[in-house]
Order: sequence, then structure tokens, then C-alpha cells
Amino acid sequence: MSVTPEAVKTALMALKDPASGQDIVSAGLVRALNIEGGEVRFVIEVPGASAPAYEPVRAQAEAAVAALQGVTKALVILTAHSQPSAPPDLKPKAKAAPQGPAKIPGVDHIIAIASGKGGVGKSTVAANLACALAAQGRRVGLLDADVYGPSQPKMLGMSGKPGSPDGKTIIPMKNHGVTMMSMGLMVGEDQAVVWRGPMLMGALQQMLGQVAWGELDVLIVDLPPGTGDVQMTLSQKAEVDGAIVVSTPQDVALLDARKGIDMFRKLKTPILGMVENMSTHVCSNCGHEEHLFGHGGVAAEAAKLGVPLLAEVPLHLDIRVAADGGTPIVVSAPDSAQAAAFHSIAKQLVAKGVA
Ligand SMILES: Nc1ncnc2c1ncn2[C@@H]1O[C@H](COP(=O)(O)OP(=O)(O)OP(=O)(O)O)[C@@H](O)[C@H]1O
Repeated sequence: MSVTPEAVKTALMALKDPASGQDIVSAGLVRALNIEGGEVRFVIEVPGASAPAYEPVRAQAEAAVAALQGVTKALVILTAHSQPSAPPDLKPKAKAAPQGPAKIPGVDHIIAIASGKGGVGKSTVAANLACALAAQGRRVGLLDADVYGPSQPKMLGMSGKPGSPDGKTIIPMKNHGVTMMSMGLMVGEDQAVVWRGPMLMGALQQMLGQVAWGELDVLIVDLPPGTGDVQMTLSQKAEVDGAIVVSTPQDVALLDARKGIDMFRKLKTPILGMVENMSTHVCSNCGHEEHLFGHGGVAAEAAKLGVPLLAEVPLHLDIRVAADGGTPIVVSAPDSAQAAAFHSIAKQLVAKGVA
């Protein structure tokens, strides 16, 4: 028999919230409880500053749920939210300075990689672009903010959990000359996490502010597909130099890409350009070229929208095999025709002074 939410909550009621003295369920700390078969996942949401003090509670909660009959796996994530604001003070006072986008210490430039639609190759472009910039001697970071489908650990051949020696700073991982941090590394690649708006925004802010990025010329941010909370939080909280929108040449993908560009314009984030991915199919046996999804659609769209077309990336088996194998094509075959498009994007960004 599979475990019920009630059984999980009852087990958790035996654990005390050190701050309020109540049990952690009554104190409202248990959020986003998700049960799939024998797998139980939830979040313990605590005030920002007190997160390290709650690590023992998180571990106890995980152990208590794992011990329940019918539970094959328990995963508990600790997330910090900012302190609830105090009731408004109605006395007249000096106007507070607006909290606009801020610079991340040590990071010179931020470039967002976006797509209107999922599966168009945004993460592949982000991974290859990061490696191409590193090959040009740039100090590069890659923030995998695609919390719904984090793929950068796999694409860049990284596994294991990032360390946090002081419980405050997260130490990112490094491979192929790229410093990388991903939600995938925090929760395990195969864990689908149920994240809601405020948690997503909190997680992104933690990744921007608490990861020890070091000195970077450029931080590439691999965004989730579409136009949601993560995109808005990034543009509102960090000084983003610009966004690159990836699309396939198909009408439907282009329609979504247009919405993405529209959103960035509203957020006053410059559009650095568009990338047509899966532009032309090159047969890996005979080299024959064909246009599976059409060709040139993104160039026409970019011209219509008045943004540069940065590259047309071919659809080629080697690009997929390299990305899925943990060594992007830019690293595994740097001089190949397939890698050329990514090197060209990197050069254009350096020339523009944004990377
Ligand atoms: N130019 C290409 N040639 C061959 N395969 C590609 C190419 N671009 C992407 N792929 C493959 O297509 C799949 C989807 O790509 P990717 O994960 O980069 O897309 P995405 O837009 O980031 O998707 P998601 O919506 O999941 O974030 C991957 O298996 C990738 O290896």
C-alpha cells in the first residue's frame, strides 16, 4: 500500500521547529508535499538567516519519512525565504531607494539564454557557448536555472553534490573550463521537483548570491523555457547585459520565441540576438543536407524584429551525442563544422563587449 500525505504529516508532527517550539507541520514549515508511488518529496521552508540551524531538522525529517512503511525514497529540500515584512509604518519618512537590478560581486557580465518553447536546444546552445567562451580564454560561469529540467550537469559531465563548508556559501563545480551550478546538482539529476513561484524566485536568488562564482568575465544563465517567474526575477534582480533567444525554424517555435522577445523588451533587457538551432540536417553518413524543420525562418523573424541573427546551428547527430555524453562538441571536436557556429557566437559576444 502506498503512503498517504496524512501518514507523512503525522510522522513529521513528532519533529519540533526550534524557533517556535511547535511541531514543524503546525508551524507551516512543510511545503510542496509530493508523493509518487513510494517516493516522497517535500520542502522545508524557513526564514533566510536561520537555514543552517534547520539542517538537523531536515535530516531528521528525511529519516522519519524514509522509515515509514511503503516509502522507498524520501527527499527533503531546505529552502530559505526572506523574513516576512513588518506591518507598514504609516508615519511620513524619507523615500526608500528602489531595489533595482544589482551586480553580482566579481561577475562582469550576465547573458541569459532563453527559448519560448521547450526542447529547441537552449541548453545545448548554453553549454557549447560557455565552452566556446572558455576556449577563447574568458572566465566563464554557467548557472543552470532550468529548474524544471536541469540538464547542464549531464551536458558538462558533472555529478556529485556541490559542497557548502560554512552552510552559507555554495561551492560550484568546474569542468571544461566552465564554473557551473545547477539545481540538478542540489537535488539529483533525476528528481523532478515541484517548485512554486516564490520558491523558484528564492532558489534563483540563492544561486545568484550564495554561489561562490569567483571572478568571472561572463555568467551564462540557462533559463527555463517560456516566460515565467525565473525570467522576470533574473531581469529584476540582476544586471543582465542581454538575452539570446534560441528557436528552431518552425512557425510554432518562432511564435513562442516572439513572446519571449516581447517579454525581455518589457523587462528592458536588451536582446543580443537570435540563434536558429536544428537549422539544417546534415546526414552523418553521407553529408547530405536537408531542412527538416525548414530553414531561414529565424533569420526572417530576426530581421522583422530588428535583432541580429547570431548563428544557424545545424541539426547533427554529433552535437547530440557530444552533449548527451558530457563533453560538448566545442570541446570534443573544436575544429568541426558543427562547432563553428558556437565559436562564432562566442566571438560576436566578445566583440560586442558583453562577454
Ligand atoms: N543542433 C542539434 N543537433 C542535434 N541534436 C541537438 C541539437 N540541439 C539540441 N539537440 C538535442 O536535442 C535535445 C534537446 O536539447 P536541449 O536539452 O538543449 O533543449 P532545451 O531547449 O534546453 O530543452 P528543455 O526545454 O528541456 O530545457 C537534446 O538531446 C540535445 O542533445
